[in-house]
Amino acid sequence: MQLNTEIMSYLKIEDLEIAFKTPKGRYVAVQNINLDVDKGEIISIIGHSGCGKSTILNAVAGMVQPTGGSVLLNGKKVKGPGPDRGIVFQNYSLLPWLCVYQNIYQAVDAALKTEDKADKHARVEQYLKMVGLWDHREKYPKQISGGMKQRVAIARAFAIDPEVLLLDEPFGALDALTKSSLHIELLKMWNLTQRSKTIIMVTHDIEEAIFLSDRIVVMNNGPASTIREIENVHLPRPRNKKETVNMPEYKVIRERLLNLLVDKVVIDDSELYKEEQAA
Ligand SMILES: Nc1ncnc2c1ncn2[C@@H]1O[C@H](COP(=O)(O)OP(=O)(O)OP(=O)(O)O)[C@@H](O)[C@H]1O
Repeated sequence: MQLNTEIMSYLKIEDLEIAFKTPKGRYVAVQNINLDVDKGEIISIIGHSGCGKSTILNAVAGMVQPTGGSVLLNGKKVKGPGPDRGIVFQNYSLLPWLCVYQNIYQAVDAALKTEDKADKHARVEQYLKMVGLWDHREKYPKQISGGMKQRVAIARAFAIDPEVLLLDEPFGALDALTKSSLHIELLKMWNLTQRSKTIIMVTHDIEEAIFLSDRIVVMNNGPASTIREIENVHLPRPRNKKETVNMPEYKVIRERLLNLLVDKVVIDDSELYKEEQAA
């Protein structure tokens, strides 16, 4: 008897192609995307605007159907959205007519199979306290800041207990300090679940990608974008921002990503000075 020695990936993106019908014809956004993700891994997808980062995330979410290849979760083909995958967008997506508490409770109530209301309330309380918003639970989205809204959105995503969390530029609209504290809160929640939640995050922020991730997927520019490179981040966990950013490996990865992503024109204005001096 021949044994099947191939170990099944937890999340497998295989030969993924996504093309859109446009008035100008078929537009291939991404193609030839292959990625195996382990349970509990944190993966960032990084690349220039329009390279297809959100398209890949949406395919994992089941909101966009592949035109080629497939996405498999636990060996099953992803055919549409499901409670096993939670999504957080940049624009918070809170329901404006519900207070902070209700925004989370409603999602928990809809997602969890149990009828145990006390358990659901306990879950909401636990996550609200974890993101420091328990005292603000009766406020409505318009009464809280952008950072607080995003805290609610992330707490809500964890509270519904999905296996995979898909984050589409979740911190993109926040200032650097708020961003940093949310990074820590995200890692706290991930730790609380014994690092069992798989997180895939789209970001433009190189530092954020290194600090949070186990691996960083760097995309080529579109159309028909492919994966350019995958960087492994072997920085020790738990991570402390001050210590991590001073580690030699952090600096090496940062340099590598900068070389891959940042055009010399964008970071070097020396030519301009030469032109000025010559004039
Ligand atoms: N529904 C759609 N119909 C047609 N084209 C689309 C559609 N969705 C995305 N695209 C195109 O596919 C390409 C990839 O888009 P996507 O939003 O995935 O890029 P991105 O890397 O996430 O960009 P950004 O960093 O700017 O958010 C873009 O050229 C975009 O215009």
